[in-house]
Amino acid sequence: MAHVLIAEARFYDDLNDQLLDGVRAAIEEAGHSHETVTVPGALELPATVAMAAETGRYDAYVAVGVVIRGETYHFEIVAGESARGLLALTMDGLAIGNGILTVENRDQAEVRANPAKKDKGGEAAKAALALLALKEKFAA
Ligand SMILES: Nc1c(NC[C@H](O)[C@H](O)[C@H](O)CO)[nH]c(=O)[nH]c1=O
Ligand SMILES: CC(=O)[C@@H](O)COP(=O)(O)O
Repeated sequence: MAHVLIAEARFYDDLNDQLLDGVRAAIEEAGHSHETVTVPGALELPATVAMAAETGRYDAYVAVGVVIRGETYHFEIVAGESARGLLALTMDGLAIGNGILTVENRDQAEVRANPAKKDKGGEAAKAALALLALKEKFAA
């Protein structure tokens, strides 16, 4: 059984709750355990995963958050840099699923957060577990 860290950036409570429902359902359906930590925003997620990886306690990671475009360039920074940071960690060999929604408006976020609709949380969890399975295959 793998132990998965769910790292959530809690910027929109209702949307995160739905994303987390999808993440947890996917992990539990696959027979694994999980725990969740919370940070303020998506820009904190790469560092959160990096710090967690240092502990050696986790087999895989799912990063969850919601970034909705506002009036300024900040969307590009938050959306782009959180993704870049997570991808850099993945390229270092961590099994990470990126469940950070980067969307134009709340309607788009709601459809993607909802486990009964696009279930991007569950999708990210499955991606992390797929990478973990690949790591185990290559290590065998
Ligand atoms: N606007 C959103 C943010 N912004 C906050 C940053 O992620 C970060 O916490 C801050 O810059 C301090 O380092 N975060 C989200 O997750 N979603 C947003 O829509
Ligand atoms: C994604 C963001 O950073 C955004 O929510 C911030 O809004 P604004 O660009 O209007 O300050």
